[in-house]
Amino acid sequence: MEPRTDGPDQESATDQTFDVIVIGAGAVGENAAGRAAQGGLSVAIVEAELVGGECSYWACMPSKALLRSSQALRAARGVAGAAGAVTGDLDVAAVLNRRDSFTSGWKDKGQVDWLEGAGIQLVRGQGRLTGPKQVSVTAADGSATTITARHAVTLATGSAAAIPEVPGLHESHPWTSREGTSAQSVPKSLAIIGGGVVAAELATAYAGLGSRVTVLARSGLLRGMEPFAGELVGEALESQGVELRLHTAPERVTRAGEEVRLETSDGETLVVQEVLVATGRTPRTGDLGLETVGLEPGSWIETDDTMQVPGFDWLYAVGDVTHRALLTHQGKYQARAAGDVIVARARGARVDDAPWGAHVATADQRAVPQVTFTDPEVASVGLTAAAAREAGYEIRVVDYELGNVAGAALHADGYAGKARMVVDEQREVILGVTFVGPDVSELLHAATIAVTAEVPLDRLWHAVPAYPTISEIWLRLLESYGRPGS
Ligand SMILES: Cc1cc2nc3c(=O)[nH]c(=O)nc-3n(C[C@H](O)[C@H](O)[C@H](O)COP(=O)(O)OP(=O)(O)OC[C@H]3O[C@@H](n4cnc5c(N)ncnc54)[C@H](O)[C@@H]3O)c2cc1C
Ligand SMILES: NC(=O)c1ccc[n+]([C@@H]2O[C@H](COP(=O)([O-])OP(=O)(O)OC[C@H]3O[C@@H](n4cnc5c(N)ncnc54)[C@H](O)[C@@H]3O)[C@@H](O)[C@H]2O)c1
Repeated sequence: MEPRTDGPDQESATDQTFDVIVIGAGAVGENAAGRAAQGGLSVAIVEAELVGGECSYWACMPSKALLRSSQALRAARGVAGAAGAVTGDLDVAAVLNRRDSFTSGWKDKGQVDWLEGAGIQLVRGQGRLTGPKQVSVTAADGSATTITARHAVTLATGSAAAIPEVPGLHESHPWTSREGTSAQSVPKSLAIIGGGVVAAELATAYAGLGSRVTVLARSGLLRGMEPFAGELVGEALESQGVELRLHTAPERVTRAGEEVRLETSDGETLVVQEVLVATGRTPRTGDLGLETVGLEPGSWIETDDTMQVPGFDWLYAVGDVTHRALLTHQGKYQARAAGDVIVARARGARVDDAPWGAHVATADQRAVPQVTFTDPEVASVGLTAAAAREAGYEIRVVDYELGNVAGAALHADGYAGKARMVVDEQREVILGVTFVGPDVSELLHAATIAVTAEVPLDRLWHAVPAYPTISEIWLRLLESYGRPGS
């Protein structure tokens, strides 16, 4: 069937039909809508809060803005000649102002303008499926609209902070990443529950802003990454004044006035001004009408690699809500695949769903890049050594101290860091790379290309890193591995 290109059908004042309906206008939903609109389909996007979603207002952007100024200050203090020129302390008010500018003061006009420019119809309100291809939207004033999709409904409703069942925690009104990224003042003391990426980044941010931070992590830091990542970040956090209580969990939490008391599993009591929960995410599917199409409310949405929900020819899901990789860039990558495949299927065109095809998100399984913006940063892509072994690969692990690279030594006095390359011994290609060190984030894309393209190691020897850059780590890793065929 040819897709409609002439906009929505006006069936009544409120009820309209579109080729595609996207529920959730976070970064991922916007991309899914954008690709479908570029393909000539009429598209409506439903948003209950701010167009731009978590990443723009309460996650990636504000957290990175809170981190950047103290990172720049530490960097200047780490180079003789520059260090002496740093005579003052961090200007906390200016940091918070700069953060506010990155969230546009929590106003979404810029993103709404983008939707308009892209020809996408915004429908504000809570979207709920009411049956196949049908979505009811309840606006803030309680009025309801029903919209219908000709071809596809794409769920892009994201995730919210999960609050663990600790006695008294809920009643103590803990901060989540939302308050942690949007606070207008810095608490004197902050306890962070969790040892993952949010905990590590926000501990770095608030320690930099002058808060006395304690991290309570029931296991080590940054589990799931190469073990040295958590170790190096943990050492750095301690040197930045953070108290780390690993293998410790809160057992009871009480708020009394300006104080929060946490009784912990090691028998201690911690008293702080605020407590922040960073214990993972829960899908925003509890109030999405999933039961009307036979799916379980409150569950993550499973998809195939074209982002289609198994058993449905019209239902897709992208981004955090799929639990494939809870990262903005990876969700947007899924959205490009989903938007394009919806257009292809609507046109009856060929669907390219073989691994690494145009209409699949193959990299979700093989090459997910992630940067943890602690100081030092952790930049990783692909499999860790443990994950590669578990997947049955015969591997060789090559480690190298980043501080021994000339470019790194020039970059900061006493530069310390580590790199690891995980090689598939049978094919002599790289399965995974991890860098931990100051400013390693910009090294990551080269690794992502090497892993995604499965560049043979003997060809990588011809990719010569410029001297003296930190990228010479690539040459050192290859030399440590040995030249294939020589
Ligand atoms: C503190 C923090 C820092 C992070 N930093 C990074 C980072 O640096 N880099 C990175 O890649 N990732 C980062 N992430 C992860 C990133 O924020 C998410 O992966 C990303 O926001 C997911 O995008 P999404 O569009 O799938 O969901 P969301 O951004 O959550 O958007 C979903 C949208 O759907 C709307 N919605 C939900 N239900 C409905 C409904 N029923 N009807 C209508 N609208 C609805 C919501 O209001 C929201 O706007 C961070 C996360 C956190 C918590
Ligand atoms: N820079 C980035 O790319 C970035 C930054 C922040 C968040 N994110 C994404 O957001 C997602 C969520 O981050 P997160 O740190 O909240 O989750 P996470 O899954 O990374 O870490 C959760 C932590 O909470 C702990 N935990 C879980 N349940 C607990 C409980 N009941 N009691 C005590 N501890 C408990 C876990 O042991 C773990 O240490 C991540 O998957 C990440 O991909 C990315």
